[in-house]
Formats: sequence, C-alpha cells, structure tokens
Amino acid sequence: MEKKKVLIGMSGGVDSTVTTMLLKEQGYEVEGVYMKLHSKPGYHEIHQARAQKAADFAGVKLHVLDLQQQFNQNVFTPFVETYKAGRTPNPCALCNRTMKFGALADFADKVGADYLATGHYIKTDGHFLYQAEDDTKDQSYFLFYIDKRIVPRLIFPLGERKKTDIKAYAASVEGLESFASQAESSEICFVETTYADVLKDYVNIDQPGEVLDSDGNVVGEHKGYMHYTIGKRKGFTVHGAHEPHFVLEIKPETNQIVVGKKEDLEIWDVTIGNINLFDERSEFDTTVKLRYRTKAVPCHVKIEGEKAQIKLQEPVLGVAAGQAAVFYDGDKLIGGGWIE
Ligand SMILES: Nc1ncnc2c1ncn2[C@@H]1O[C@H](COP(=O)(O)OP(=O)(O)OP(=O)(O)O)[C@@H](O)[C@H]1O
Repeated sequence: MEKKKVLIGMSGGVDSTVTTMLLKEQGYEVEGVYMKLHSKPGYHEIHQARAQKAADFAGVKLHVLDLQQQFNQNVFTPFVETYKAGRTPNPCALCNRTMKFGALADFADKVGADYLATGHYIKTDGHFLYQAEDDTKDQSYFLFYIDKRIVPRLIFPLGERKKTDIKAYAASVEGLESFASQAESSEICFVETTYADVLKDYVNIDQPGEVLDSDGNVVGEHKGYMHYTIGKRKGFTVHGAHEPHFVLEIKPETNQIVVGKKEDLEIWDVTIGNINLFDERSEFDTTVKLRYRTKAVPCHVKIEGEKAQIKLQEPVLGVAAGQAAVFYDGDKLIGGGWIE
C-alpha cells in the first residue's frame, strides 16, 4: 500500500522535532516546513538552523516558507491595534487560524500531503478537537478559531503524551540531546520579555493619564493605558488608598483607566463576536474558559446572529475584551468567540 504523506510544521523546537520522529516511526512519508512568521531580527537564523538540523536527523526534506508579510497583516498588526483600542489580544489564536492551520494547509495541498501535523498538545478524532492528555501543556484554547473543515486532515502525535516524556525521549537519542536542553519557547513567539517591550517600537505607550474611580472621580495617575489589562493591580497610583485596587475598565479615547475593588471585577454575562463553532447548535449549556490556564465555568450560551450571549453560572473575575471565550463539553472543544 502506498504510504500516506504528512506535512509537519517544524519550528526547531523539541516538540515538533520529536513529532517528526514519531511520524516517521508510524510509517508516514514525511516532509517538513519551517515558516518565517514574525520579523524579529536574528530569530530565523537560529530557529531555521535548528529545524534544518532536526530535518536532517530525521531524514526528511525541509521546505522554508517566508510568510512574514501575511503574519504581519493577520497576526502582528491586529496585536498592536488591539492594545491601541484598549483591549487584550490573543495573537496565537489568530496565528493558528491564518498561518499554522491556514497558509500551512494550503502548502500541504501544494506538496500533495494527505495530512498536516504539528507538535501542538491537543487531540483529535478527525471530527472534533479535545484537550491534551497533559493538561499542564494543553493548547486547545488557542485552536478554538481554526476552520473546522481542516480538522479531518490534522494529526497531533503529542496529544496523548506528556511533555516530560517528549523531553526525555530527545535527551535519550544521540544527536537530539540539544533539543531537550534548549530553552522553552515563550508563550507568544515574538514576545521575549514583555508585550510592552514589543509595543513600544510601534506606538508611544508611555503617555501618563488619569486613574478614575467607578463614579468618574480622578483618584490617581497611570503610565499609559496600554500598560494595563483588566484585573491588573499594579503600576498605577490611587491617592490615599488603604486596600488594593484593580483595573476595571480601559478608556483609550481619553487615556484613562477605571479602578475599583476586587469584587467589582465580578462578571456574570459576556458577549462574544466572530464566533467559530465545531457543531451546529445555537443554544446550549456548556462550560467556558475566558482566559488560558483558568478553569472552565458552567454557562448557558445563546447565539444571536453574529454574536453570542454567555450567562455564567458562577462569576468570573477580570474578563478582558479582545480575549477568547472558549467552550468545552468535558474535554471536547466546541468552539468559541472573541470577548467584546
Ligand atoms: N515557525 C514555524 N514553522 C513551522 N511550524 C511551526 C512554527 N512555529 C510553530 N510551529 C508548529 O506549531 C507547533 C506549536 O507551536 P508552539 O509555538 O506552540 O511551539 P512549542 O509547543 O514550543 O513547539 P516546539 O517545541 O515544536 O517549538 C510546533 O510544534 C510546530 O509544529
């Protein structure tokens, strides 16, 4: 029988390197691709060389795609614009839709690959996506926005595995040890230190402004509204305050932030837009994560046209506009939308 062909996204990291080895062991015909995504000086020289080393070791052909322009348009510019609008972006979810499971899927067609694989920690049964076995590494939250038509073509060999085992595997294979010991990639690939460090090259983020209380009284000063996300409790002054204050609202048009007590952060109702669902229901009970690495909260969802209303069954503290609301039935990913 002819071997099925898989295209694997190779970043030069330990996960996609071991994934490539696993796919070979499983008997697939494998080709790899390294994508140049963001435009951070010096980054691709190092990471492309690592991907090439991994490909040479595994004996697979490595393609290199320069997608910096598309990445800038689809991921990086929205990242900057979202902060400018006083919201908190989720660039990885946009990258997964447009690049890793968008442009890469188009490239899989081009090279005649039956399947597309990555080293993401997530599971699939060919119809739906599921949380990874290793819940300290689960990346399903960031895949809620991918086009469901591509799901039948996806393979995630790491979904059933633990990160510690992947590292141990690399450490035990002669020639792959360096992949086990190299530093873990940061959560957002183009943010090495803080997001403010990245933003400041594109927009003036250090413009001090007023801190308001919930009644609109000026109570202190802040460093520039883009330094804050909802729920943040440091980096601004509140004159005469005896208890901690938290950011409740960001007002970009007047460069003001509104602060209040912890209980003022409680949210019971959330509206989302740009919905992406893997099933067809329009009203259902489920659970929702309103931020990565938080517990899923029971809720009722009602879809109305382009938007959905989420009624939480318990309050959540500090919900930030621009972030993703992601629905789960147990460990099954149902989809989600962008918090308004
Ligand atoms: N520049 C890239 N080119 C090709 N594929 C990529 C690239 N960046 C990430 N990927 C794919 O997406 C997967 C998840 O990427 P993520 O940035 O979350 O890295 P990771 O979990 O640290 O994985 P790795 O250890 O492979 O870098 C990677 O395992 C890889 O398959």
